[in-house]
Amino acid sequence: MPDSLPAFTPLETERFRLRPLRPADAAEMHRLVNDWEVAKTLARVPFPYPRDLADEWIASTAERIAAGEAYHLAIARREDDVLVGCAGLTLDREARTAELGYWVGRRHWGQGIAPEVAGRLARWALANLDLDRITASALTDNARSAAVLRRIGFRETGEGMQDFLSRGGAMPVRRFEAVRADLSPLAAAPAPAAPEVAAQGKPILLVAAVGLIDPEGRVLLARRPEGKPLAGLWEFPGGKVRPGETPEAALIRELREELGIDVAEACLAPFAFASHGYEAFHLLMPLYLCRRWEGQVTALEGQALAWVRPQRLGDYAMPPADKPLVALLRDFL
Ligand SMILES: Nc1nc2c([nH]c(=O)n2[C@@H]2O[C@H](COP(=O)(O)OP(=O)(O)OP(=O)(O)O)[C@@H](O)[C@H]2O)c(=O)[nH]1
Repeated sequence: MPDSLPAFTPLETERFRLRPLRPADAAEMHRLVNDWEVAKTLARVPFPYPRDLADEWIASTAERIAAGEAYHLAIARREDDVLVGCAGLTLDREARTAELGYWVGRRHWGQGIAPEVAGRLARWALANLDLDRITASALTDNARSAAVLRRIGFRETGEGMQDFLSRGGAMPVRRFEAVRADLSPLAAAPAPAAPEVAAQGKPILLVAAVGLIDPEGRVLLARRPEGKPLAGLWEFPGGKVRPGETPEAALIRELREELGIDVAEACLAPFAFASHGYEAFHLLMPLYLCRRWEGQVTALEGQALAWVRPQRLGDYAMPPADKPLVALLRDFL
């Protein structure tokens, strides 16, 4: 791989790999996209598509990945790395949104490629980039693309007009968007491990969490990894209390499993609690504070960690249940 390729760990799905485009992809990319049936559905693709543009576009995607501005990736078959299309996200960092786009070469249609890779890219983005929302649009006459977006969890938000280079003007489109709750299949129903108690028809989920505080007075936040409900949000370390466990025992177990540290029960000081109604369950979450532990804090589950000054906690997107806790912590520390 040439040195100039951006550092991006490819995203894998069952059959495909989303990886940075390489200069060597240009010829095949050009062959696939220089097809009216493909180009006519894409807003930013001219038709005919000049061969040189494929080289220029690929070079620009590397720069934009390196700058964290956009992630336009090759969709390659895992078995033989054959390029079958492209999928990408263009970020608007200020608005904390990104626009999703994708296309698949005509010879590869009919295999369910778009939902497989676009869903993966959108879920990855919400879990790993500082985004709250992903938007997408599909030409009003492109029922296939609208169906893909719906299938991966996008909701239709309205209609509008958008310029299409290939059509030489503005065309009617349907607009779609997705937030975390739309894309996380588990979000609706985490199985409560604690004994269920019905509250307004919802089970109560007991979760123990801790504000670990370092000698400089900073609090540890962990980012929920892709695949979990609310992926990408920052939270206090902790987890569900299992049947037969006390909240303290659950926390000691979770801290060992997730962060590789040992905490004595006597070092867990009860501080506050969250009581919050999510759609599928009611969360009851005691929050402890802890300033002493043994071992080095290590992200054993690959989660991102951040030591945050109390005044900066507001800069981190956290689950709604945590908002009152953050305010209390800021006042207390
Ligand atoms: N640990 C933790 N969980 C929180 C916080 N805020 C909050 O709403 N939660 C919610 O509490 C629940 C914790 O469940 P979890 O899935 O992390 O529990 P776990 O570690 O046992 O996960 P697992 O069942 O995948 O092993 C999730 O629904 C999560 O969204 C928080 O600050 N810390």
